[in-house]
Amino acid sequence: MSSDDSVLSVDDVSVKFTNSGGLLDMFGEKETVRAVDGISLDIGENDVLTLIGESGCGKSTLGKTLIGAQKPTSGSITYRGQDIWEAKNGKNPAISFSEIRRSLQIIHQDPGSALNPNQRILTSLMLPLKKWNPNLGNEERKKRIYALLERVGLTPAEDFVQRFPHQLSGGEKQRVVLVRSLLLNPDVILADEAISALDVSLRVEMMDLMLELQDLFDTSYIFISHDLSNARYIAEKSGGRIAVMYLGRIVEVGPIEQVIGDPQHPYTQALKWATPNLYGEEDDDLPIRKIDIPDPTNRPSGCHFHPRCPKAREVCQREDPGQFDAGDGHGARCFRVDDTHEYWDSPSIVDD
Ligand SMILES: Nc1ncnc2c1ncn2[C@@H]1O[C@H](COP(=O)(O)OP(=O)(O)OP(=O)(O)O)[C@@H](O)[C@H]1O
Repeated sequence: MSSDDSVLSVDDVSVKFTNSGGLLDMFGEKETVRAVDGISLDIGENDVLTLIGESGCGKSTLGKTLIGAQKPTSGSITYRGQDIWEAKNGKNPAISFSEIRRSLQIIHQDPGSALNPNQRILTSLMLPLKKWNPNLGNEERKKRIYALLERVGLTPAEDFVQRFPHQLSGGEKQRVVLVRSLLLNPDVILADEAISALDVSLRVEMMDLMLELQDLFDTSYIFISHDLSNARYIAEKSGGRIAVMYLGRIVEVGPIEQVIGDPQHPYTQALKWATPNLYGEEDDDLPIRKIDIPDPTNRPSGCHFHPRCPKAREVCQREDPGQFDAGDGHGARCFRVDDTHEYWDSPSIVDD
């Protein structure tokens, strides 16, 4: 997909955070975390991308960067070909930043924090519609709100709109937040662990609902999840892509059949192994050398996964593998994808 027909496009984007180094502060030392490291990707119309990876690998930072809520340290991010940060700085007359923010919505893990506890649901839903659709009459606004509430199963809507957030369950609040996003007719919704806090029994229902509404509203989704089973469900049902992140980078990306069915990166293989209902083979050996995640302020040389990788060879310590094309939109940052790479002649570094 070229960036011309993309809704969102990031090109070689990095986000660095510089933290106080605690005791090291006395010596003027700061610690830098590269939360997102040189990522390029596109989100198309009606597209679904699921980001997966361990805690701290940079999923949320990448998601926020994609929707213009986090400024990248370097690289560019465009919405329909327009640079988001130029628009924010008022340097792009072609589009306003507020229009971009309306088009790119976010749903968090904790729906309670997104709703004003002192406002009835009706007020919470009317306010954004008033702001973004000032020409719509009050009755028409209410009609749209009621219809959408009923569509997500909050019936009778007349009852729900009169309630305050504390009078709703977690699942009901999450539906209200989804309705509020959809009322703005967004191009992309970032669902950041949006179903993680729900009871397991409600998760599939919520994922189904979001995907059904996607067709109705022609919206794209970026789903963030640390749970590979949920990520697989979304990617399989939507036919979308799955991207596996490790220490700020996308180490494997592609359609679900390839990434989960035939993972090329040893890290994806380890994630799959650690998700019992995805793992059907009889092999009890943990496909990873060390459990601990490396310090993100001091990432390993070469391939960042090499200290944990059971297949690491010397070349992996010194060279950073770029993305290798595994065919059919599937790519992985691992030398092993290339049958002719010097990796195959390089000595193993895995201890017996
Ligand atoms: N505002 C910030 N200031 C400093 N460091 C940050 C900030 N936000 C994130 N980080 C660091 O950047 C890295 C990536 O964090 P991020 O929240 O994007 O990861 P994540 O994969 O979404 O994790 P989780 O699943 O736990 O939410 C982490 O090392 C985190 O500590």
